[in-house]
Amino acid sequence: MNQLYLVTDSAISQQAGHSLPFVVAEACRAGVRWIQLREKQLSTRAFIELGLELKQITQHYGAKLIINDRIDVALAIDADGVHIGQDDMPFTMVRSLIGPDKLIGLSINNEAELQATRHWHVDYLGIATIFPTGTKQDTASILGIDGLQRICAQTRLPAFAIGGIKASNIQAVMQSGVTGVAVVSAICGQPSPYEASRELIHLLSQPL
Ligand SMILES: Cc1ncc(COP(=O)(O)OP(=O)(O)O)c(N)n1
Ligand SMILES: Cc1ncsc1CCOP(=O)(O)O
Ligand SMILES: [Mg+2]
Repeated sequence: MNQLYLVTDSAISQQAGHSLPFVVAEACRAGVRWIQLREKQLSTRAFIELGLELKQITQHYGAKLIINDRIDVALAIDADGVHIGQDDMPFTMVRSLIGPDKLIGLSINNEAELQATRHWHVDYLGIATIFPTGTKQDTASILGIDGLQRICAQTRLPAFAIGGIKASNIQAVMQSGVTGVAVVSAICGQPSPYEASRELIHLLSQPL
């Protein structure tokens, strides 16, 4: 399975003329198998409704649906898992609420945060922020390829790099030893989310 991970953004999708379900369906049709529903402004009711709509799409394609931040929403729609960061609910609380079988992705921004994960049952890491990005305002400092390499060398957990990743830099990112890459604007913000996803998957399939 290719290791391209789509993190969604309704506003960026709309600016490019797409609804979010369209973006997710096109990405899945192109072969993306990790989808994260990330919404910062939606009401709980709208979040659940959108989550259920996306779940139908992801199930159709055999893709995973991960919910950003909201453990309650993930439980309510029986998603495949949740993604949390350093300012979200503490990891051990999330694990006890969501149970041993659901996936938990954890963002780390530096080596100290990686060390803290040692005794936890983390399913994958999101390593942020690799390059400057306009998509998220409250990012931690930029790791660059060097910082990413240092973190990858210290963990055997599956890890997705995120932040400013696009076709022109995806291969340099993969050479850092990361398992996969997560993108927002490189799919949501493109004229054709299908073609953009195909191109990224093609680049991921090339020898390093
Ligand atoms: C795959 C992936 N990696 C990192 C993040 C960032 O999570 P977090 O630090 O909690 O920030 P927000 O996304 O909640 O703004 C992510 N969402 N996905
Ligand atoms: C959610 C998130 N976490 C760290 S950077 C980021 C946004 C990445 O967006 P883009 O792929 O458009 O740079
Ligand atoms: Mg978060």
